[in-house]
Amino acid sequence: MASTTSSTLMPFLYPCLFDGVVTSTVSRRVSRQLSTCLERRTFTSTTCRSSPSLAEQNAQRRFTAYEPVAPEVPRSEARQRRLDPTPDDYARNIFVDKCSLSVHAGSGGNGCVSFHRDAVISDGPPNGGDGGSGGNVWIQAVADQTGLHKLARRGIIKAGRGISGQGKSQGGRKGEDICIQVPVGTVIREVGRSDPVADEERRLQEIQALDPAVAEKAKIKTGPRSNPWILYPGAIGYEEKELVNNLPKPPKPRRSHLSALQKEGPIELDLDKPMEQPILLAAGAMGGFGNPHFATKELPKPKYATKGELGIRLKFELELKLLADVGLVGLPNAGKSTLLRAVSNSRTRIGDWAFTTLEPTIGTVILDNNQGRPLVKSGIEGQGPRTHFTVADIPGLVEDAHLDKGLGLGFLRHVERARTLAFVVDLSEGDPVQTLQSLWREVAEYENMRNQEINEQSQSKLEGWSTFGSSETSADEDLADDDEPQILLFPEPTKHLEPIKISPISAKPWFVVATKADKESSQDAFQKLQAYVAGVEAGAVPHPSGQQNAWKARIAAIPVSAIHGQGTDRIASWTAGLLDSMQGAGTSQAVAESGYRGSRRALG
Ligand SMILES: Nc1nc2c(ncn2[C@@H]2O[C@H](COP(=O)(O)OP(=O)(O)OP(=O)(O)O)[C@@H](O)[C@H]2O)c(=O)[nH]1
Ligand SMILES: [Mg+2]
Repeated sequence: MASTTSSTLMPFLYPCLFDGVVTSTVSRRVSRQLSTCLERRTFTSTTCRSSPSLAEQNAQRRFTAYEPVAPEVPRSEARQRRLDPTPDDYARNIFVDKCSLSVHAGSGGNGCVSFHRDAVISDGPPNGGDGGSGGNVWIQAVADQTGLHKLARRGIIKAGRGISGQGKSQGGRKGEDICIQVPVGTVIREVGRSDPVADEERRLQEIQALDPAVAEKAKIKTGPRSNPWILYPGAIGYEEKELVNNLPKPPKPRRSHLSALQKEGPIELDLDKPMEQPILLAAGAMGGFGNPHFATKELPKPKYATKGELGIRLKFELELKLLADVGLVGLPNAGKSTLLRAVSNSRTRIGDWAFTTLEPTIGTVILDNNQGRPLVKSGIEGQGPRTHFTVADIPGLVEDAHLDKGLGLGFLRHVERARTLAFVVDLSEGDPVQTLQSLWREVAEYENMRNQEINEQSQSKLEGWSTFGSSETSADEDLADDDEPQILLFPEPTKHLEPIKISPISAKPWFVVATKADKESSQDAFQKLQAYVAGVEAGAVPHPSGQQNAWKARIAAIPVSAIHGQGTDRIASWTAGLLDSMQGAGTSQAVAESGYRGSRRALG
């Protein structure tokens, strides 16, 4: 009876649990459990009593208004829904392949001014600890990153500052190191730097070269180390003035031992392989000296210590030279995004209209993880098995894209940055051979344009070359003649970067994915396409790019019905074989065992 009472009162005691507009999933689950439980109880109570109470009627009404539990979807049906989703069922993709990043190495902690004191000695010797050195910044290319969006969002990366020294000769802790992880294929180029230690060294050299009167003026100029001293806080008034007037010559600026590992500027790194060990980008600055460093016979209890050095600051441009292992190239609406969903876990947008995809999306194809993924044995001997590769779904290409039509040059820039290319051709739309040829034409035109651009740039560089005695040199001389020399301590960095060097598109390995093979009359279209591709491979017909040295070692046309997830495993095995053969021809397991040759045999 107690249970019946509680069940009938529950909706009144906890209305929020029974509200039809409960938003939180937890409360929804709880209310669902309660409602099923109550439903059962209501049922038993109605069998006992002919007319339900008002509270039960209310509760009943609420239960009927409550949304029913969705039936469990069978797996194959769920997969079908994944490959043919509603247009609003997609994950937002933030893709950044270019960004600038400021890197600040940690500054050193300050030295400490302190003296030994205990019950017996009231005014003991100096015992101030040294400051800890600043944190270092490292960089490492890792395989499981696909974009630069995280770094682009941060903008500045700062390593930890060294902790200041303390009394009882306690040195400060070192600042925290930072390791920046970037995707494999990232090119890092320095565009500016501000190195306070180098600047100070330069300033001291310049001052030494000046005559004493000017040198005295120059010393007064403000700079990062214009006042390197930490004074004893107890010294005030006259004592402080006395202290300031009798300060010794400041110690020379110092660098940490690790800075020997730092690359000389301007730093330029092409991280095209996953790295086991990170590279040092910016070494942390040294901590300041505690007051025992300045103790002399004449002055056994110095009341000053030095500040830590300031950390180096570098400005970089990061660019992804390699977007993915495979780039999907095709006309708008060809089915590239559906194909990416079929081979990877990507949730890229799919829609039956052109330009559904506006930004590249990177999907990762996991090989052999026993969860319904393609079972492909891949890898180079001695390098461990390949566990995955990445595929870039690139926006659709239209005619005259090389003249910046459609999504134009932006799109082609992404094509250029894929390791291999998969030309996605819709078998149900027009002549597939012509489609393939027009896709190649655009790509080749873009390549020609780029080559021309690079030639023009190198030409202008040659023309801009100035010999000795040019106007630039004379400007420097003018500066040197000036009475009051300008000592710039933080010059504003400016540098114009050239486009990064990328291998020509036509030299990339490629294959054709013939999609929508489930549609009517697609078989004839596929046979035509296959005959053409075989002709290109054999050299019987010219390469569609029109380039002499274009890649045609092994070209496949793979029929696929991405919407039904059919034929996609062959894409995984073929791609793995291609990638293995690029890395070490002949030794690849995949070449020997699965897809690559296998697919060719099956098709050829
Ligand atoms: N019948 C059939 N339809 C497909 C297949 N693959 C894709 N489609 C359909 O083709 C339409 C376009 O597919 P998307 O994957 O969005 O094409 P896309 O190439 O990414 O298009 P853009 O992003 O605009 O360049 C969608 O309606 C898909 O359902 C297939 O294998 N068979
Ligand atoms: Mg798309």
